Amino acid sequence: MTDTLFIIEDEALLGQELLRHFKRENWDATLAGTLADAERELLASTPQPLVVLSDMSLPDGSALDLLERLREAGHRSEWIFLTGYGSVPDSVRALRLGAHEFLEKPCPRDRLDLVVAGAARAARAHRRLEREQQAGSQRYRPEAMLGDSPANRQVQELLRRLAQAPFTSLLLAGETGTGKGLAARILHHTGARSEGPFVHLNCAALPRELIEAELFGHEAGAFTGAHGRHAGLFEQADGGTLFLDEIGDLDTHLQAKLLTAIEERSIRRLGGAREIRVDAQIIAATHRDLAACVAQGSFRADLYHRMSVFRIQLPPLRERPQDLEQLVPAFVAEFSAIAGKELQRIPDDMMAELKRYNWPGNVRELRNVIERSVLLSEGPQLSTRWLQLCTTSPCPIAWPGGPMLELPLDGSLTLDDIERRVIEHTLDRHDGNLSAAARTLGVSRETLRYRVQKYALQK
Ligand SMILES: Nc1ncnc2c1ncn2[C@@H]1O[C@H](COP(=O)(O)OP(=O)(O)OP(=O)(O)O)[C@@H](O)[C@H]1O
Repeated sequence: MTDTLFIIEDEALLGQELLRHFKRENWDATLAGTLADAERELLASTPQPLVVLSDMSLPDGSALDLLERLREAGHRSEWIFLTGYGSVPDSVRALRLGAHEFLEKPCPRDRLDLVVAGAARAARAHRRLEREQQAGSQRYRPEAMLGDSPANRQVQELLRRLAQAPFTSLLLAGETGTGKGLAARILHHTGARSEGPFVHLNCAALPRELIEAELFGHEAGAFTGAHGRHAGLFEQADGGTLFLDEIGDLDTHLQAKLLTAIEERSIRRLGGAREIRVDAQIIAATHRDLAACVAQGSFRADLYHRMSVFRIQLPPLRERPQDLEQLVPAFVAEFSAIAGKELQRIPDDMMAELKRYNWPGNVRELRNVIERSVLLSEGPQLSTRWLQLCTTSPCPIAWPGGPMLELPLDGSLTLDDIERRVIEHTLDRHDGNLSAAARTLGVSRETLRYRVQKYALQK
């Protein structure tokens, strides 16, 4: 699609010259000679032009007044002002109204082309962000948390209420796959900060030093490898939400820094001397029992109390089998559409089997099971054959070319416990050789070393 440019210029010769030039450059360009014409045409144009290039003073008034009225009417085009006698107060007002640039006449053509191209890029980026935000707010409503059980309806109600509360920090607790990530997005997209960014960090995925630099940013030369300055995730989330997943895995030194950042609403980059104010709401999630972590000394009590002022506990799926009646058809419809199939009938015996199962991986596991069943089923009805639910306990995990590792999947082990045991067995099998164990597990030596430290497996 050709990009649209709207020119407002009362000097007829200059106006025609600009129009011809930008049409030659492949712009879909339009010219108006007065503010009244420009206002009428701009208000009627859909979509709005990407860029407006306007003279400042026209015979029927100041283009700044027009820009102000259009902004109030929701116009988002990028504006560039061209003026013969721009004054400082004008340029200040233009920038305050969100104008892209303020150029003095005569402006060399190549400079003008560069500025117009920059404004078009900025306009496209804004529009993409707006589209994503709109899609997010349609997709992430509290009703997206499917399920008709009293427990799930209570979660939906809490999400609805808390999204309207101006909280600075909130804790989402629940086993893996219960929907903590989904709940965080719902809180963001239905809350007052939905126009701001949603920034996500998984605290279990990175080593401590990297997390610190990621969260707080750094100045050039703050540590070996810190070549330039870097705005951390706190700064990137300014005006929006910072979602800290697996906060229970955050090291205690960083827990203290996080608490200070939440309480003082400011951070200091690594190697920086300046306090930077940040206005972001923090949503943290954990599958751990944080109160027990406080008792064991691995989680700071002060951060725990701060985070738990607002708290949502997501119940495990096995405690709300009624929710399967909404979840299963929704996932069947989703994966059927992706696979181009028309599966509708969910046999009663299949639903009964799904309700009997205890879902250690919760809704994520259900999604995966339904995806497999949809992809492998033939005909209009789903087949129980492909459910392959592991109803024996313990559940055997195939050991490549060797004995089996047996793990109870009855809810007594968390995902971390399972990971710990798998790593422990693999290390034993390789007589403690880290490189060999990393090869067997298909991860880098660094990743395995980090996990070994995390689970204190080093002898
Ligand atoms: N009630 C629900 N309705 C619809 N989809 C759900 C629901 N709960 C979870 N899901 C979906 O299940 C998947 C897993 O959920 P999510 O990632 O939010 O879980 P989680 O609790 O954050 O897991 P983890 O602790 O492992 O990060 C996602 O695709 C999510 O959209």
